[in-house]
Amino acid sequence: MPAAPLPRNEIEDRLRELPGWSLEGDRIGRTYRLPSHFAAAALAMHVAAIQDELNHHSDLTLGYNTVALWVNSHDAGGKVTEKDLGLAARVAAVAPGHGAE
Ligand SMILES: C[C@H](O)[C@H](O)[C@H]1CNC2=NC(N)=NC(=O)C2=N1
Repeated sequence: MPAAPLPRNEIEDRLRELPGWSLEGDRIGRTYRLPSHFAAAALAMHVAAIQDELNHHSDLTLGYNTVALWVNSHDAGGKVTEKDLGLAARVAAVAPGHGAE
């Protein structure tokens, strides 16, 4: 059962709990800065494992020392749902452990 699109004000309220994450159009995301390329790659792999566990996947870009993630729910017509906020919360919980800022 696809999750329902969330109203904009609810998304903005919830993003207050997720420092650095923002709403751009119909997707939420942020860029993390890591101490090294290897640390960025390690975070990207960790995020990949979480995404497969949740069966919910962001557009993830691995840079020199950055990891950028943008996500919405394809099965909700490309809108932001609880699934996107759930993924963001999981990533936000593990990123500091990789030295992310
Ligand atoms: C078949 C598979 O369950 C679906 O394609 C999943 C996979 N990952 C997904 N990721 C995202 N962001 N949105 C989806 O609707 C989605 N659907």
